[in-house]
Amino acid sequence: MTTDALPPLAASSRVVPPASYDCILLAGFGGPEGQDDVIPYLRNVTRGRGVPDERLEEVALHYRHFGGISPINEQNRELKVALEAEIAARGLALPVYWGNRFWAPYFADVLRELHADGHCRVLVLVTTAFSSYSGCRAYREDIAAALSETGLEGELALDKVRQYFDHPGFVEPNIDAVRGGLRALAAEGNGARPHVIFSTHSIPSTAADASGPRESRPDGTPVPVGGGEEWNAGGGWYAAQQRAIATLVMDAVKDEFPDVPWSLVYQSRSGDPSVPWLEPDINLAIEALDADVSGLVISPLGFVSDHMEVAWDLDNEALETCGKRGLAAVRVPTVGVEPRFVSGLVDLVQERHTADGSAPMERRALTDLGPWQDVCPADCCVGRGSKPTIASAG
Ligand SMILES: CC1=C(CCC(=O)O)c2cc3nc(cc4[nH]c(cc5[nH]c(cc1n2)c(C)c5CCC(=O)O)c(CCC(=O)O)c4C)C(CCC(=O)O)=C3C
Ligand SMILES: [Fe+2]
Repeated sequence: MTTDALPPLAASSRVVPPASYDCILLAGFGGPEGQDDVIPYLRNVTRGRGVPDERLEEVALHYRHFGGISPINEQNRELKVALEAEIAARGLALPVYWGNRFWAPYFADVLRELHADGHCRVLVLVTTAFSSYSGCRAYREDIAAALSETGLEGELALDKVRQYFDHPGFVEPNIDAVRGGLRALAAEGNGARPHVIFSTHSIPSTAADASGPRESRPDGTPVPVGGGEEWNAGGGWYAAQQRAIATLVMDAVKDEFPDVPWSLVYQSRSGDPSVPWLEPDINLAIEALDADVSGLVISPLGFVSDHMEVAWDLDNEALETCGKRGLAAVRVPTVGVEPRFVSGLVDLVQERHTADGSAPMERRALTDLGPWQDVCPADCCVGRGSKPTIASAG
């Protein structure tokens, strides 16, 4: 990692001036809604990615256990309704459409629908707080592909709300969730020596290293190479952002729970086992905890709803790992439709949208990594070969 090769971009090149939008596209991951959907869904998710068949069979069982239904679509429908209510309460005229990467309603169908309804300036809101290929660029590529598939390139203009990992609307509910988990351990008599685990999706180490802009922070100041511990501890911006939020959360609960040790761990790894992915795996991390840990709080920090990766990989697998060693554990909720999260998302919309030329809302950020960029550099999060995207600079 070197910053010498590329000049820093000016701050303004990553911040899009406020504009008037005419609708919101809530962009989700998508999930199956019945047993017959499971395999076609998994083929969609893993297309061209070399995820072994055995892994697909294994993941299919997670869905089969719940009738082939992932909770994620229902959660996104609820989020859409909550956003509509908050938008209406603020007197904004912005209908919310919902589309997914990997299951119906697909982006292409939703773009056709919102265009048929007479909309042309779309602000995209992605259901991921952090930066990575899977959490940012993949959405931007898939929406660009849908735009080209529908032939609506000249008809629709699409911008995207920045990643919001350090927005108070995401951070505050996570603080209260961890505080609640620590209180629950104490109430059960397991609070003598608690530990907090923040869990996020493992991604290939190369993808983590490539996450976010290569050459500078979003505000144009250089990446802290050789001095910035949040970058140098590994995992690129992806892990740096999550460590920063975990640190904030633990600082915030210090008044009531001082000196509680914590770790950032990774879950749900897939792909070729010989390729390095971010570690430690949550289950190995639980096994490696000191014997005198009295109770564990598990925060699914990397996710915004209690979807299958939470319901299975945490509530089933990780809690079972805890059970095997007799460790009391509390898995705390994701932000979901928590009112501060919903309101924060609409604040993020209002950083960008001003219907009547009034001043946009302040760009709030609780860490010095943010506020994150509105547009990404062209090579941001590029893995194997770059596809066209929406919301990139230049
Ligand atoms: C960073 C990240 C997020 C967080 C950001 C975000 O939320 O977008 C995320 C979310 C999710 N991942 C999900 C499901 C899956 N992810 C898979 C596979 C993969 N995820 C990856 C990364 C991420 N994934 C990666 C690098 C792969 C390897 C293959 C590839 O590069 O494509 C597979 C394939 C099978 C397997 O697990 O091996 C499935 C089924 C669901 C839906 C859950 C439900 O149905 O409720 C959600 C929200
Ligand atoms: Fe990105």
